[in-house]
Amino acid sequence: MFPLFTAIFSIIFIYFLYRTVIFFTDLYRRKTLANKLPRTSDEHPIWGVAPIWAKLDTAGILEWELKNANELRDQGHDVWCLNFAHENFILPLTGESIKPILESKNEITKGLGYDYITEWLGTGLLISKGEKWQQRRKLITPTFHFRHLENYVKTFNNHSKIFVEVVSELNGEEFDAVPYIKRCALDVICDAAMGATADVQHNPSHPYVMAIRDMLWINTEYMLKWQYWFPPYYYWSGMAKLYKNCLNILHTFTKKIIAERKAKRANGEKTRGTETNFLDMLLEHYDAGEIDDEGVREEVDTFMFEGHDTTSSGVSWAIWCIAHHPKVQQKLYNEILEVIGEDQEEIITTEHLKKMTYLDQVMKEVFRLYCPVPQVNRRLQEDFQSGPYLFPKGAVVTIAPILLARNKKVWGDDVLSFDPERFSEERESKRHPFDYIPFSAGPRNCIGQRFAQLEAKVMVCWLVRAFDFSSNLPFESNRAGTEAVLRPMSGIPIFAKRRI
Ligand code: HEM
Repeated sequence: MFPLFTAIFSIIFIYFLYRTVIFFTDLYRRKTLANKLPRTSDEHPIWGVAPIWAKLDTAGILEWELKNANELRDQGHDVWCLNFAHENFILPLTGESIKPILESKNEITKGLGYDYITEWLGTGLLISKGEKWQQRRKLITPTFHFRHLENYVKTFNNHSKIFVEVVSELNGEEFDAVPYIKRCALDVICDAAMGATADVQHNPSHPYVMAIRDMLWINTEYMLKWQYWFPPYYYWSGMAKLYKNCLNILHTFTKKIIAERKAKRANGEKTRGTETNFLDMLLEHYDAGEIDDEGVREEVDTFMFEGHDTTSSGVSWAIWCIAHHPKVQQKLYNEILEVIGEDQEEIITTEHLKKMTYLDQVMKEVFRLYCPVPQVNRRLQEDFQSGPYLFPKGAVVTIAPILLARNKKVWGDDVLSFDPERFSEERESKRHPFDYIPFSAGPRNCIGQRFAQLEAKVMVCWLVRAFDFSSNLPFESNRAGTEAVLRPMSGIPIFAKRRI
């Protein structure tokens, strides 16, 4: 008995020793190679930037990053490596230096920050890797085909109309537009992704909305506050319980809708034409045996998550910019009158939007200055040669659209001012295409890009057509926090005065 126990113990011990040696050898190699890349001088030798970040809020971290990125570029660097405890983050700082990683077909594995949402979203399109990702991307891409987008535009109109009605009831009083915009975007994505309406604009305390709100809050708290990474604190604080509760509500809701939809389809009731939604298209693949039950559930949850918080951030910042730039607001309103006409209830179509070149410039400039997804990342599976630099295997490459969009060398000294003229045809053609990547680029770019652009434009059109926006808070005083999406730290406090 005793020798057997000793043998088992020895094997376990040798295995852990072996893993530890591998871990530290890899860490040493990665750190040595990473330290050859340009760095800033204020890092702690062991903890890197962790002590600096610990003192900042999410807006402070972004401001710190932007300042350092501009300084490094002034010193002639186009890549920056920063250490955070045992992790190495590599940030390409220019369109040219970010191109290789974005175009890579092999380095598409997501890095930090996704583990926590995996239990909710499963390994759907956002998180999956390798063959699974390729298969899903191929399967889902056609669901964003132009002819389906036409149908989605009707959905955008329906919910934007309700949005206008809800905001009209505030009678021009000051309000924070963020929760209103979120609720509208949530109704849109519920409808588009599942063909179900939660009608949260009229029902703000719907359990699904509350659960999504709490889930996003928990996610940000977990990422920013290290104490939650220690299981005893996580459980003791009540966070684990709240998380499980949210997860249960979210999964129960989507599973119920999927089951109802399947039952209807089994009875021969299939939606076609104008009513097509994402779930129905997925269920066609389910019927063909190309995706299973769990696959359908994880993709619906992925689209619910990716499809509303991002657009809400974009539209929120759009209203912020418009409220502070009366000339832009007037020019936009004139374009709406010219292209769509004076009828406040006229449905906005893709044909209208194609003609609205100024709206296009305005939204592009909003997504530049306030990239709704400020940064995403990849964990390198192999050493990666990027121009003259060697990025070591195991490092995290941070793709930060916001750092590129606020590069003074590209956008000028007035990089922080809001100027839609930057996107006039003539000025746009002079820039590197990767200097402006709010939807990322390359094989793992945003699959919902056109959906999001159309949705944001339809919402903004309905709003500007109905209201004259203004704000008492100065434009620059609203700091942007870099969380899963770019958050206005002061909300969007505005007045919406009915035009008619
Ligand atoms: C203004 C709104 C949006 C912005 C700025 C945005 C931005 C992005 C970015 C930067 C990525 C790349 C993530 C990465 O590389 O890790 C991404 C991925 C993704 N986005 Fe969006 N997004 C928006 C709206 C949407 C919408 C409305 C949907 C769905 C209807 C959507 C679905 C997705 C999905 C599923 C992915 C993962 C794609 C993949 O990995 O293959 N996004 N988005």
